Amino acid sequence: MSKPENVENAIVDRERVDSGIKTFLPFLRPYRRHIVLALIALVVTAGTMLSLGKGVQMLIDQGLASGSEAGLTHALMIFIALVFLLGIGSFCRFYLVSWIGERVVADIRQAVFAHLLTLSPSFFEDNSPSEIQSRITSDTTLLQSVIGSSLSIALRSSLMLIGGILFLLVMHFKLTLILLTCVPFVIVPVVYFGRRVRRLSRDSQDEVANVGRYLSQALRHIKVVQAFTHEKHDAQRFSATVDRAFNVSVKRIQQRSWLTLMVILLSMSGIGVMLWFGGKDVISGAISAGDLASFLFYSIIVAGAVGAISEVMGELQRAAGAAERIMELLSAKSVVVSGSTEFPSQRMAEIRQGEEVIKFDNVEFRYPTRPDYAALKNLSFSIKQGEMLALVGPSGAGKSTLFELLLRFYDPQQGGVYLAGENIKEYFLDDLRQHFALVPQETVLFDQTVYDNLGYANRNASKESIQYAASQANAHEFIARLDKGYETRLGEDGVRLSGGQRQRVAIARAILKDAPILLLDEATSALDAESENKVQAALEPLMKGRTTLVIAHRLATVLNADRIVVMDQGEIIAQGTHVELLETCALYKRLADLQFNQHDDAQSD
Ligand SMILES: Nc1ncnc2c1ncn2[C@@H]1O[C@H](COP(=O)(O)OP(=O)(O)OP(=O)(O)O)[C@@H](O)[C@H]1O
Repeated sequence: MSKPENVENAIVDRERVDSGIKTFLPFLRPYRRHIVLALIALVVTAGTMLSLGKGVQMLIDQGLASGSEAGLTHALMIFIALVFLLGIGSFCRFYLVSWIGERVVADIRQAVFAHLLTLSPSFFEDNSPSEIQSRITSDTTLLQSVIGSSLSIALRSSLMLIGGILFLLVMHFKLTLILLTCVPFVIVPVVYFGRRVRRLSRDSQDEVANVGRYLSQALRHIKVVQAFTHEKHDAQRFSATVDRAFNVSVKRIQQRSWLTLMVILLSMSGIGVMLWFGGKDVISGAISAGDLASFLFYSIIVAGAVGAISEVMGELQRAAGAAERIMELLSAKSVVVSGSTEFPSQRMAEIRQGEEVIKFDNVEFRYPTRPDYAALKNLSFSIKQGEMLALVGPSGAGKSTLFELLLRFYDPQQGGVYLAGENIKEYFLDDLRQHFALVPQETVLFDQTVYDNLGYANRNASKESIQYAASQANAHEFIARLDKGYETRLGEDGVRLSGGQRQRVAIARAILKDAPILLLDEATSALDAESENKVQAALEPLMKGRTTLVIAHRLATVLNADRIVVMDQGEIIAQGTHVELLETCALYKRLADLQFNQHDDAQSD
């Protein structure tokens, strides 16, 4: 079994995020062979392109100027051969570089998602899921275009630049110097504007993520939007968000446009000056017309290379911004650290009925997003093997929080939670969680088939055992009535099922998980009286012999419990049986009275 890697404090540590594309080197390493081949193709194409200048010179001096037709044919043959080589080299370069771009981005997406799944829930309270989604999709797409094209353009242009300058130097030293004095004038604005583009790119990607976040929230909760007739208001707020993104993009575009303008003006002016000097040399007979033509050819190549580099520099800077945002995700640390001890399943099985199995020892807990409010305090109690313990208390008392600590979604700041005699922090996280079957307050369903949704609890479950679990949870009948039965897709968030039906699916999942400890969070609250009775009947054999914690508001559950723990404002204020608590706990009596009355009212309806 693969164990989650050990992770430590701090959620996102921006300081440690190493900016730039170099952080992605580990993702490139597996494709060294492809990279070497792409580089060879790159060198071949750049070399061929550079040789074309010589071809032009031959064409003019040996073919045209000498008036020899054989010379012309010969020069043209060489030219065509070079063009062929250029074509094939470009084909290989494009294919290989694009392949590497696609592959690396696919790997990055997989790595980021796999890493995110190991982070504790508090990370997602601080970082909105839709913003993360935008990083995984749009930022990686940007990276892909950069790795897949801009980077290759930058490399090719650099080669052309160096090669072109070398050719020029050999051909005509004086003219080359004139050309090269222009280079710093081009480089300075490239660096200056490039930096600004990079900062603005990051802002612009952040704004795009905001647009995505707003959109997904409104569409996910479309019924609430429409029920509160909020459409116009939401549309206006969305427009404001989109406009902010637009404004940031415009600033970025302005910087890039300036960059392009400067580069074209400066490099072309350089060529103009050089042509003037070169033209004078041809007139005086110091160099041939072919020399000047090929010199011009190389100058254009050099200028084109500088232009291309400055163009893609902006892209590379944008990608560095995107890379930073993705790196932040990859380097995010979970606040919950997995232990390194195998869960003692044997010891767990040997714990006899009535012996202590779970213990909360002087626990105090504050949610990371609400550090001044203790959701649980001075909390000490234990649960015995096979016991059915009901947790009762007003809304916000901290009942669900107890479950969250047991599953180690969070760790208490003080005290400890013990399972089978050991602090649960010591166990491997996935080992620990495998020992609990949770029926949460809100059933989460995925846009998959009923089979997939039920099988989520146990990937090895056969179709027969899934159907059996569904019938035990009183869910088989309504599933069979769906248009494709168990093969029906449930829609995003299971929108095709009623609240009660979803809860029964959740119970069937818990049945399938077959874990030794059951955590039921108001498991039957959305059921009508008849379904509830059936589900209760199904739960009973499941709970038999199993340690069960039930967060209960329903009378039936509380009456069946071996013990009831009453909580209020994060503390245990009383425990005992129903009859005992009626005598000793005023809060419990009040809650029970309310339930009795409701129950009576319901019966008399
Ligand atoms: N993720 C969270 N971040 C910050 N505070 C939270 C979070 N979840 C719960 N709380 C707060 O912790 C307290 C206990 O919440 P909890 O959900 O455990 O109560 P509960 O007893 O289960 O209530 P209910 O019966 O309404 O489900 C509440 O005051 C709640 O506002």
